[in-house]
Amino acid sequence: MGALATGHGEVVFNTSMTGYQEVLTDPSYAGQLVTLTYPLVGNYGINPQDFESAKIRVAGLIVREHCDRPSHGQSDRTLDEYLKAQNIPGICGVDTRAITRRLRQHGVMMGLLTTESPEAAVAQLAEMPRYDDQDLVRTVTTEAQYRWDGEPVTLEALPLTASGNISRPTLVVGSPGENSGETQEPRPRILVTDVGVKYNILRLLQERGCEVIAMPAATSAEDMLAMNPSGILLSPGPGDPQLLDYVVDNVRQVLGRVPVMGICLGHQLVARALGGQTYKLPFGHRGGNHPVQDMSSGRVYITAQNHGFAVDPDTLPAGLEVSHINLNDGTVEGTRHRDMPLFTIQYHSEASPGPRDNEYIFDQFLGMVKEFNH
Ligand SMILES: NC(=O)CC[C@H](N)C(=O)O
Repeated sequence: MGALATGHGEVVFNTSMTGYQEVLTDPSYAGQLVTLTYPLVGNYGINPQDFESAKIRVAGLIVREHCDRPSHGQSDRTLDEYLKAQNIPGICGVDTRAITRRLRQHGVMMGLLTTESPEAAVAQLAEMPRYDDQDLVRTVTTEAQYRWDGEPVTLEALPLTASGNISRPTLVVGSPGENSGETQEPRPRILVTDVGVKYNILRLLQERGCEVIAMPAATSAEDMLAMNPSGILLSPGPGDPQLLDYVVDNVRQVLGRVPVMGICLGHQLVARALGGQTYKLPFGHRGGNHPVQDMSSGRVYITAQNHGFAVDPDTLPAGLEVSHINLNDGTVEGTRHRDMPLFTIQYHSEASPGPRDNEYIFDQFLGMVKEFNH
């Protein structure tokens, strides 16, 4: 299955039962070889709707059984064809549950998918860069800012206001037969700092009436503020947040000045920006059924997750409080700031793949945006 290429990366496992297309294209999996524990993969093929970014991001895919005759009305190619077309290696016919048990016992480790001998592979692996030493955000972030209109649309220069800030579009609505329209409030402009964004975050914001603009990871705080944003969403993304000071420094400067929500890597970047620390989990959380408790209501949500690092609650600065915890291992799953318009979640409210129960988090963010801008 997949291309006869060499795949090198950190071997991780995901326990979702569906959603391999979203997993393959999720930029947070850059630099990783992903093992799926569900035993049959590829049975509904690949379709044009479910991409989470422009291309496959995993370094390789490991499955128990690949289905090469998919059955789904929207499928236009097989998983094998999709991997081959993008020169991404895969392997099938291996015991993925045994691999998973090994990773759970020893922690995630580097691996190589190769056609070479095991001895040659081990030698090659020793020479290759380690996952934790690479800035993978640089490999997935957008080169130029773009507006999301159901797909990425290159952003021409936006009009400036007298203050030198970029003006927001105003929606003018008229009734049929009338010449004059009634001017409504401007749409909220949400900047999404793309450290590895998934399209579903952009889709869900657009569906909620926002003007959505994705920005390169290294965009300065000054340039972000000059865009006159109603709110800033810090996206998920790959790799160790300790390597991202060039993003963290800019995040620090926008906090408190604009409403901010952080998802996953975005959550970790906020903690670091305020002086908190992150650490590596032994084998991470990757799947669609992680129970998370909202500390304020006591309610438990089933969440989609994909992360290998976590925020250390003992290092959180005054003002930033733990709002959610993971009921499997007690790790931090969300924070909220006491004084600033700021909250973060470690799990994926955008799902894709996974349960959609947590989309309400986007409504909470937009509620905070509305309140702040009034
Ligand atoms: N999906 C993400 O944003 C992952 C965040 C970070 N790279 C981690 O593994 O913890």
